[in-house]
Parts: sequence; structure tokens; C-alpha cells
Amino acid sequence: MTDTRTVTREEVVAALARIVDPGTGKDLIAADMAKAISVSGDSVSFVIEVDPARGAEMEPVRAAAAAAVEALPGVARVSAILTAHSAEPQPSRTSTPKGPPPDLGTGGRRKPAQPADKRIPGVDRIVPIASGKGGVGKSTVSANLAVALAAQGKRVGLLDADVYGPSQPRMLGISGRPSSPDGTTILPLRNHGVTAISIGMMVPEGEAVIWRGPMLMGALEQMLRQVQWGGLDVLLVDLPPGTGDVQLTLSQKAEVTGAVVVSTPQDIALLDARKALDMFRKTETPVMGLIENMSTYVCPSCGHEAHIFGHGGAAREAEKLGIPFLGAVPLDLDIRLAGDGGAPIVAAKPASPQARAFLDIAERLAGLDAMR
Ligand SMILES: Nc1ncnc2c1ncn2[C@@H]1O[C@H](COP(=O)(O)OP(=O)(O)OP(=O)(O)O)[C@@H](O)[C@H]1O
Repeated sequence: MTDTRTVTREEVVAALARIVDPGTGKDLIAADMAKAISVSGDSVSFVIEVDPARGAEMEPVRAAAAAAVEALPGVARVSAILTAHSAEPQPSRTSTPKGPPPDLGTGGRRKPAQPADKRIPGVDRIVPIASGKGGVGKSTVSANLAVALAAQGKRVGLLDADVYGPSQPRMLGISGRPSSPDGTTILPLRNHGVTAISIGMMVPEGEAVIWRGPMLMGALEQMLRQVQWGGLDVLLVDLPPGTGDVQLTLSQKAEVTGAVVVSTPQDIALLDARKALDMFRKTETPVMGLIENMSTYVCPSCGHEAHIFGHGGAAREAEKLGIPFLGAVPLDLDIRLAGDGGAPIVAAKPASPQARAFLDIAERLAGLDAMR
């Protein structure tokens, strides 16, 4: 008979209070190691914050905690993640790590990553999508590019690392939490031909933004290395806006093929885009091109084309900087409605001129040497 009981957060806390860390003799609740406990229907997720030096020895504790929660009536899925809370560097791994992710550390303690460590098994190319500031449509562009590349026959993954507003679950119409049948690897979700994982699926809604640096870095590392991507031609990474820790970590932890920067044509957005480009130069990350979003506005009633933000700024900027201009996307109600409704315009209306804009950009991107 199916159990229709709903588990409560208190029951999860009580189960975790029965799991003792042999190193300290304290349980996970008393030691304040169980964080971000979230119950959503029959899915439970939590993070166990550990000293990275004890990563390997804590895996059995993580497994025991996951099993104890899974045994509770009303629980069907458990995501239990080990994460580091201090800055000790960890040995790097090339496959399915079990302990906490390596920590970036600070200043002089940071070790340069070895190139061999930076490859993600099964992932041929990593292409972050960045923007200098929020709200320029980076997530909309990422989702549509992912669907467009998939429509062109590429095996595409999309990793949503936008901690300030993880919107890919909504844009790609995927919900629920990814499962981890073996407690170590994470199974991604899939829709519109795109394999996806989002930081929004890994942590309770609204909580990612308050995570401290090392926890975020841990989550990023886990999304890169523990997700069963299953063979990808390209993994797009929807970065948070700006030039923070996540951008830095990605370029240090993974072999990035080249970044794509999204901007609106406004001067101020272009100024911010320049900062993002500067950051990529400093981290020696190649830039594959600039995309202008919300370029022109075509009135749905009369067809008049207005250049609200002064169209063409990004193309001129790209030329000035000597980077490819990948194309422009109009400001269009259907693009917003489609993306916000769970089917990017390329999936919802593939024959529309708006979808064509994204398909053309995807073709230009796919035609670059780094993508062939
Ligand atoms: N070309 C466009 N036409 C119409 N609406 C758009 C377009 N691009 C994005 N939008 C809408 O603008 C809003 C912000 O877009 P989106 O979330 O993609 O931006 P973002 O740069 O990823 O933002 P942030 O990273 O700050 O969350 C969304 O509601 C989206 O549907």
C-alpha cells in the first residue's frame, strides 16, 4: 500500500539527531552540521557541513543520514550532500567524488589547479553564459540557446549556477528535485532535449543566495562532477550576473571552452558587460562572443520597430574588442511569455522569427572553431 503520510521537518530533524559523527561523538543536529533542511512533498534535501580534512571519513555518516531520512514514512527521495565549511584545499578528483568538494581557499593558500583535473568526464565543451549585470536576459538566452543547439543535433546540458535567481527550472518547465539513487551521483532532469541541473533544485527555494562562499563552491563542484551528464557535446552554464566567486570557481575548477556574454544595448549594460569581459581576460578564459538581447522592439499591433535601448551597441562593442558578435534578440512579449511559461520560444514556436534569432545565434556559436 502506498504511504500517503507527509513527512515533517521535525521528523527529519529527529532522524538526523540520531546520526552521530564518530569523530566528535555529537549528533548532526547537536553539532549544527545539518543545514538547509528542506521538505518538499515526499522529497527531502539537506547539506552536511564538514571540515574538508574529514571528507572521506564523513561519507558513511552522510550515507547513514540519508538512509535514516529515507526510512521515514512519506519520504520518497533524499538528497544529502556533504559540503566543506573551511578553507583547506582538498586533493582533486576526476570522477564521482565522495567527500566534500575542494575549497577555493583564500589568497596565498590557493593552489593552481592542474589542467588534467579540470576536465569533466563525458563533457566535451563547457560554455558559460555571463552578463555584467542582472536582468539582461542571460537565463532566457541560455535556455533558448540550449534548446536551439539540441535542435541542431548537439547533446546539450544546461547547468544553472545563477544563485541569485535560479530560473532554469521555470524556463525549461522542469520541477522536482534530482534524485541520487546511490547517494553519490546525481541524476539530472531533462526537457526540450536539454539535460539540466539547477542550483535551485539543490537547495531550498530562496536559500542559495544566502549560502556562504564555500557552500556555493561545493554545490557548483558537485553539479559539475557528480551529475551524470551522460555524454555531452556542450554544457552551457548559466552564471550569476556580475563577476563573483562562481565565475572564478568555474574557470579554476573546469576547463572552460569559452564564455558568451549577454548584454542589452544600453551604455550602462555595455559598461557592465566590459567588466565581465575583463574578468574573463584576467582568468584567461577565452570569450566566444557577445549577444545583444532586447535589441529592438517590434510592436505586435502595428509592426513598427523601435530601438528602445539604442540597438547595435553590443555589435559595435564586440568589434571594438575584437570578439565575435553572435547576434541580436528582439525585446518581444512572446519570448518572455514562452520562457516564463516553461517552454523557451525555440521549443514553443520554432518557426517564429523570434526563435530564428536564437537559432541563428546557435548556428554562429556552433560554427566557431572551439565548438567543432
Ligand atoms: N528578449 C526578451 N524579450 C522579452 N522579455 C525578455 C527577453 N529576454 C528576457 N526577457 C524577460 O526578462 C526577464 C529577465 O530575464 P532573465 O531572467 O532571462 O534575465 P537574467 O539576466 O538571467 O536575470 P538575472 O540573472 O538577474 O536573474 C524575464 O522575465 C524574461 O522573460
